[in-house]
Amino acid sequence: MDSVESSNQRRATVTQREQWMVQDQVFQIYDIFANIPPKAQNLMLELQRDSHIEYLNKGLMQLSSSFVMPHLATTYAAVNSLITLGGRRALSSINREKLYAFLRRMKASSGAFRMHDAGEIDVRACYTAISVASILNILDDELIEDVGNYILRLLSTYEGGIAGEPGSEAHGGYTFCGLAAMILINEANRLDLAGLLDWVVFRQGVECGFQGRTNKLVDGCYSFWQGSVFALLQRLHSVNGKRVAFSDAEEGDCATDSTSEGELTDGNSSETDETCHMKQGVGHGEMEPLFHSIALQQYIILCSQEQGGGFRDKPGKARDYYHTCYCLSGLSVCQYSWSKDENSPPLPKAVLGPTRIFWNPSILYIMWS
Ligand SMILES: CC(C)=CCC/C(C)=C/CC/C(C)=C/COP(=O)(O)OP(=O)(O)O
Ligand SMILES: [Zn+2]
Repeated sequence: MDSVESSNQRRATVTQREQWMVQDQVFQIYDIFANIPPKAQNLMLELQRDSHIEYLNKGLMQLSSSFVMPHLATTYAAVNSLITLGGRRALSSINREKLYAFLRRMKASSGAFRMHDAGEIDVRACYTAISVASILNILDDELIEDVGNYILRLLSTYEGGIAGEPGSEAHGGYTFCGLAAMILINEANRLDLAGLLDWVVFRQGVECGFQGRTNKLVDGCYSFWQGSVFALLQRLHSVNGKRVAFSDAEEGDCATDSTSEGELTDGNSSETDETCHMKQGVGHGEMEPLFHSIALQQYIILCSQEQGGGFRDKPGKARDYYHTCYCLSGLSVCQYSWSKDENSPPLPKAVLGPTRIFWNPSILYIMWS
């Protein structure tokens, strides 16, 4: 180890050192995996699955230990990973009683949640708590109480998006959390959905990627945080029909500047005959996405993808697991954005490029957890 590397090691936090250790182990596993015959590979996958379950459970056991601080973000990741791994052993390893007690402890007097004991109170905490409770079927009136009122305070009145805390500016990451939490507690109708839609359509930049907030640069990870807001809004609209008020964007209205399949806008184009031509071409079982999904795929694949594998914020930035996960999740949002039925495979016209590789989000979780 050279001196720069060893001084970096000394300065690293415990979490960083643990992450590097896991990363080393993963790379060793991949090396071994690449060199063994297929039958043995299946056996190894089973063994790997067991060790994942054990690892995630160690994390969840922190909920009752005073040694390492339990945290809502890691709880959310661990629970979702265990559910994605699936099977009796993974699912029965989640202690729902202890988890419920932890969630109740994280609930603040305002009705919102804090990320950890004495930690920050914000909409991420509300979403992760509500989402974990909902997926484990332990969501009750006590957990829900006043969450909707808190989220209503986060609507950035002059913009339309949702902020992390009362009084802050609207941001894509927080907007996803706020909208998703409101849907899970069945209170989405209390939001100004037309205002929200109006805010999010203007977050797709001339580069075709999304920015997280007004006047900031586009970044691949917002392909998911902002892209999924469209997905949620459109699902809400098609499920609830007239119950959800989109006064500014009724079906058939032109909300974005769409072009024909695979064609990029120059960022200055306005509504054209072509746009409305495309609307007329929306067939049965299809819905037109309210953002430019083909252009977003272009940003993800051409700008966020690194030649050597993995994804990044933008050219010039380094790839990392966070951006790889959320760029691929954004790609999945794009590819399913034309399908009315979420269980049907993506329509060919929704997928950019000759290779029809569909990114199913549940497979992504397996790949990146
Ligand atoms: C479930 C869960 C844990 C959700 C997290 C959601 C999320 C991504 C929130 C964004 C946080 C934030 C204010 C980033 C701004 O960073 P920046 O100033 O570096 O970036 P920007 O210039 O793009 O705003
Ligand atoms: Zn990012």
